Amino acid sequence: QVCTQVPYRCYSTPGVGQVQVDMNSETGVATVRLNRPPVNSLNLDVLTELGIALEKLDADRTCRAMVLASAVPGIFSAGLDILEMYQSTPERCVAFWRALQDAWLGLYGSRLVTMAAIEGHSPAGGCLLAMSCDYRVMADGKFQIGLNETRLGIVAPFWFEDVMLNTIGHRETEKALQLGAMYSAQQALSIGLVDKVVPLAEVMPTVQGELKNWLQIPDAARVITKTSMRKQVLDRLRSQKEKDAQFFADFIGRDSVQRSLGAYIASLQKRKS
Ligand SMILES: CCCCC/C=C\C/C=C\C/C=C/C(=O)SCCNC(=O)CCNC(=O)[C@H](O)C(C)(C)COP(=O)(O)OP(=O)(O)OC[C@H]1O[C@@H](n2cnc3c(N)ncnc32)[C@H](O)[C@@H]1OP(=O)(O)O
Repeated sequence: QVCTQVPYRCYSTPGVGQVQVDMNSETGVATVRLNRPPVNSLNLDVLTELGIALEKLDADRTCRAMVLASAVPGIFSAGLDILEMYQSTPERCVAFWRALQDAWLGLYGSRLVTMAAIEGHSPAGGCLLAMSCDYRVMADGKFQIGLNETRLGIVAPFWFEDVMLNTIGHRETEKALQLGAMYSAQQALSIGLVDKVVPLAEVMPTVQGELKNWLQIPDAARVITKTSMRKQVLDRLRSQKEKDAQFFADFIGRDSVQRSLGAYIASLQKRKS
């Protein structure tokens, strides 16, 4: 049970919030859990909640680190909620995209040490969230991670691409994005998409252990270094947020894209029958 004892502080109501934040003020480490069953798909509400949670943690001077995880077994996040992109309105698409931009700017630009505890599948937007952290630990086994957008007939936006480039380099990104490749944890480890692979039960303890190393570094020096490494990519989106949101709404509204998304949704449903 979370949030029942001192020194834990909750920023969300347990069992209600779709983004649960437990702040341990003794260690300075917050755990942020996505909680939108069945697959933590990222809709407008979740992204807005996530953006707000990240902003609050960044402003909390007692907080030094954040672990991004899931409250839903078997899933880190299934990525963007496809239903936000299918048969939606241009206005809703723009609002949805702005919420994604803000959540991502908050995560990639966070002053905190950020670690992803990947205890389940992590396609597309889920992979973006994981890649945007400073360090990734993934559970071994059947779970997969990657930017699979082309398989849906859509295209990973330039800032998804930038983050992947910064994580695994040009050649691997080129293959990964064109193929919409999904990787097992071991494959992801071999190309540097994740930093460590351990059995499921050891993901959280491994993250906690790794955090100790990162928290030994003085915050100011680490933050200046992180900012210097990430500024260019952050500024590229910051300088064209509205254009990017409009471009997304136009692109997603195309008939051909809507047909592809419709077919993909049908294929997801067919898998189950
Ligand atoms: C140059 C121009 C560039 C401009 C930019 C324009 C466009 C790009 C835009 C956006 C980038 C997109 C990013 C994304 O994140 S797209 C989302 C991609 N995600 C996926 O493909 C994941 C699909 N899901 C799965 O593969 C599986 O569900 C799973 C995650 C492996 C889990 O499998 P499991 O067997 O555990 O669950 P189910 O498959 O039974 O799913 C349960 C339930 O959830 C529904 N669902 C799954 N994923 C999503 C999702 N992402 N969004 C909405 N709904 C989802 C699934 O259909 C089931 O629903 P049901 O009603 O049948 O119970």
